[in-house]
Amino acid sequence: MTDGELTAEPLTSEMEVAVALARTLREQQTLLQSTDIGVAFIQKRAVLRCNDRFAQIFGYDDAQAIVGQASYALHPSREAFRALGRDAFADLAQGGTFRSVRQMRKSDGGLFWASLTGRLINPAEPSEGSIWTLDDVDAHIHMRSQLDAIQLQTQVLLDHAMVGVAYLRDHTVVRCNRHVELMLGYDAGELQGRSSRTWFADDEQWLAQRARCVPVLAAGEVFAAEMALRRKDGGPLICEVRSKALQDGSAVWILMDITERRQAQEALREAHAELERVVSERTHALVTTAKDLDKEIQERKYDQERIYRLAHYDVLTGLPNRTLLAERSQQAIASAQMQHTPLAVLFLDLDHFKHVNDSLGHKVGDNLLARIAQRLRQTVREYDTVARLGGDEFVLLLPRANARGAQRVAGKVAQAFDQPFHIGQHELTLGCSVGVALYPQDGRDFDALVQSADMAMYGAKQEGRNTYRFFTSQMQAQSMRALELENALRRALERDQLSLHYQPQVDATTSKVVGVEALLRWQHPELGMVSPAEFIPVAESSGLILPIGQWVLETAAQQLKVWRSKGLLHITMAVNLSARQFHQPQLPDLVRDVLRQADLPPQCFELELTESAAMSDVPAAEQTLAQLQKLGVRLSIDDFGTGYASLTQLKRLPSYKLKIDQSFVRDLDKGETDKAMVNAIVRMAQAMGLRITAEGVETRDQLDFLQTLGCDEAQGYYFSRPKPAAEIESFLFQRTV
Ligand SMILES: Nc1nc2c(ncn2[C@@H]2O[C@@H]3COP(=O)(O)O[C@H]4[C@@H](O)[C@H](n5cnc6c(=O)[nH]c(N)nc65)O[C@@H]4COP(=O)(O)O[C@H]3[C@H]2O)c(=O)[nH]1
Repeated sequence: MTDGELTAEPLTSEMEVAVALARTLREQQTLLQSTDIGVAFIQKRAVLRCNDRFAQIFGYDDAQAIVGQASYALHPSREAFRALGRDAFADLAQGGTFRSVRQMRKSDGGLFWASLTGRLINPAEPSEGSIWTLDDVDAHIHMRSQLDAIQLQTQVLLDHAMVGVAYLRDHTVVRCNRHVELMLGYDAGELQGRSSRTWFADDEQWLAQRARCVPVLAAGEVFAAEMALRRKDGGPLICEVRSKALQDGSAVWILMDITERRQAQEALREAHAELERVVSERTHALVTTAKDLDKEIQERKYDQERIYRLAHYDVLTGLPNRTLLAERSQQAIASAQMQHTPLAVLFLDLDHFKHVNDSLGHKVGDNLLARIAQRLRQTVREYDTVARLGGDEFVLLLPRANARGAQRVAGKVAQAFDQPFHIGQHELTLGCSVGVALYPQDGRDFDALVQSADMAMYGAKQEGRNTYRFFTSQMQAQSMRALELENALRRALERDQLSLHYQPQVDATTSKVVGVEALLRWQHPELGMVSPAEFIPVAESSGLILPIGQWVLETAAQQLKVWRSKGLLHITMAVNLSARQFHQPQLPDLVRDVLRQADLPPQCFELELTESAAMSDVPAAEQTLAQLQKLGVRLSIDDFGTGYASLTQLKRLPSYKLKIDQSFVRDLDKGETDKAMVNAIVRMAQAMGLRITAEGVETRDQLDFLQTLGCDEAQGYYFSRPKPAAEIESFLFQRTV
């Protein structure tokens, strides 16, 4: 502003100049006071003039209180003041406006965030001073940093969310969380850049889903559907899917695996809605006013609570899940340690729960789990935790409980299962096996305690179920031994430590050899000869049974080929199948290939499956056995009498032979009960048109009795122990028809 602009006419006298000056100052003062932001004239590093607002921002009553103050006093430090000068110099010297947000100091010494704008009055003459406008943006900045922190927390929660979140552009995955990869069976980062086509079984399904969702997304709406997808390994996956187009042209997809939890759809749908909102909110433009920020913060806090619930509680039962259990256990352990109080962990597994699911369906199974959760909760005290680990496994965390307390709770749990559960029209009675571990002797941290309680539960199962067991060092030793065996077994195949022995199976009347059973042997350099009864369960639980089982099939088939080439054309080869092998969808293909490679007629090959493996999932067993039967391979049910096969179930399985378990044969001499049992099994098999073999025949008397019953075949030490191929060969040649 220049003097010429202040008055319309030139000033002629000193008086007139003074009047004009006073008027200009008044106008200027009015202007300054009428604005809501702070304005100050700074000259020679001191406040020359300012409005009241400027003074109030710094905590003074009015402008008079601050005029004359050195301007560095308004800054947090002299260094901060010098830094501002350095930063502003370039802009100001060129006649420009300098803008910045930085901290300033109030009269009481407190710091606050201010938005500053500065300009020189005369860039050619900096000594004439500068004008600064200033606004207090402290609340705004704090809310913004709060929002940033919450967004960061939301990101972390999202990464650990129990739903899959993926961003797609042009049907290609741009980004996704780990959950999506785990759900679809991919390694970390493997999905990035892949087309969504890979999630579907074929082009047709993919194109059909695209045709459904593209118009919805194009209209800016949320697309929600249930989709049948395909995992990388080809397995089916049913997902609840929600998607929404984003402003940048991509679309966010939220996927939740509902394959197993279809019945909990209501709760899951709610969860989708919450998470979808959280995700879409991440893409919103940042709201800029303090009021909106405040609202946004409240909403995010609410979302966080919902996500927290999802991440820490089991949807089906409402009980804490493993994550929350781990957190509570850590707290309980810390307080037990500090206060020298005891602590007990009970691991609970339902007995034969699978039967409920298999026979009555998942809906009944899930209702039952929810009811069991309720009863367990009523069994314990307020500050105890009842958590569901998944499946039919529950954990009870009992702070301050010693062995007596744990025993009492285990008793109460057993009582809780005494009464039947009424689900719809079904009345269900089932038991549970409980393992107890105590802090600190059985484990000093959460994982160790749960592991010990789990081992103890396993002990309870082995001792006939529906009971409880305390963890013992012997269990620890057993599990160490299992671990040792598993490690050694991993290398057994490649180090040629496995071999097959063969035991003859003879016609019970003529004692002629009709077949052999292949029995696996493991000779380890340090562990010595390990019994299959010990290492087969380890191979089962570790999955090693699959390559080992394949090796057994191939080796036995090749051996039979050799014997056939030497003239032993009428013997069959029986091979044991473990439950895990049997539930492999590829089993029929594998058997077909093995037969083809050894050039064997299928009817000379017999697969033995234990009764319990066959009965563990009858509908699946029915299918696999039907496929194997179609190949022409014979199937026998091994260890018959030890499982729980019902006649109806047995009738459904296309088997050829039953093998009476050796425990019945062993006790034949001892009493009438086992004789009656064997008699009943033989009659039943005859009525069903099945052949029958008695295992474990060791004496002439046993054989005589079996002959009188009309048993078809026998096997046991009475005829021969299992021996290597070279040693058994002469026996086979002597005794074959
Ligand atoms: N006391 C007595 N025992 C007799 C007599 N005759 C045979 N045995 C033993 O009884 C077991 C019969 O096999 P299994 O019931 O299929 O029971 C087998 C089978 O379930 C499993 N197994 C063995 N080889 C394999 C295999 O290649 N694959 C799978 N999945 N399991 C196998 O290990 C179990 C134990 O095998 P082994 O120790 O070889 O024990 C064999 C055999 O040596 C007898 O007269 N008296």
